[in-house]
Amino acid sequence: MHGIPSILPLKVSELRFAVREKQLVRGISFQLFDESRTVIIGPNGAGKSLTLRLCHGLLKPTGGEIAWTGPASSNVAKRHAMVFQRPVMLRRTARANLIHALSVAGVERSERPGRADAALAHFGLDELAERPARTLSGGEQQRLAIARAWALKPQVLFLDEPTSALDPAATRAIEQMIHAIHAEGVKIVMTTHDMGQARRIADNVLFLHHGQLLEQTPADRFFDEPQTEEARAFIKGELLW
Ligand SMILES: Nc1ncnc2c1ncn2[C@@H]1O[C@H](COP(=O)(O)OP(=O)(O)OP(=O)(O)O)[C@@H](O)[C@H]1O
Repeated sequence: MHGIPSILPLKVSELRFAVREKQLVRGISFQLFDESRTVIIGPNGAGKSLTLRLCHGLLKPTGGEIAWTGPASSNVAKRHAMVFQRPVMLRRTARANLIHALSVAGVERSERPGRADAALAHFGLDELAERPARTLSGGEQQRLAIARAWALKPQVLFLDEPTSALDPAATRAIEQMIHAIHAEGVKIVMTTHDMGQARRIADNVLFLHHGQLLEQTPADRFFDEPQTEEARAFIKGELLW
């Protein structure tokens, strides 16, 4: 989003999320400044998805603060989009799913078809346009979900384990899309528990364990010189939850 006023930095302070007294996110603080790719990693149940959902505004924190503090921070809701582990598609064509998302986002009716077609073309999905979205393969649906998010022109794209249900070929296609979107200047914030994927994508890493942020560091440093026992064990594949 070169040249467009930014909603970043995102400042997360002492973020907490509890359900029935159970502390699931325990006072996490971090800041996202720029368009580098931030990967949130950690074992199952670490709080990765919850952290992403809190930042995207799908959940309300039970404590702490999430503040978008950039010059364009007055209308942030339309500037960040999210892709989920399992895409939700309506019972209509791929193209109609894109048009619907644009409608929900408040895009003018006259602009929707052109923006939907541009998104399909941008990612080489034209041939899927008239297929019922729910009959597409898991990999095709996820590519469509990313194209749908891209069509909203976000400055920040949250992706929650976008390839965890996919085979290696589909995973590669999704990673290529993520690289392409990042190359256009979109900030990527993604969760994964796949270390190989984290190494391929991350510029910087947030490492979570049991709802706490144990490390926040450039990716090279995280993989070469992890600072905590937990991160060392996780990198070796020995820390499972
Ligand atoms: N609404 C909820 N009510 C109760 N517990 C919840 C709720 N949502 C999440 N949790 C619990 O909070 C913990 C963190 O969940 P979260 O989905 O953020 O983990 P994660 O790090 O993304 O794990 P995974 O890699 O398995 O997806 C888990 O133990 C989960 O069961």
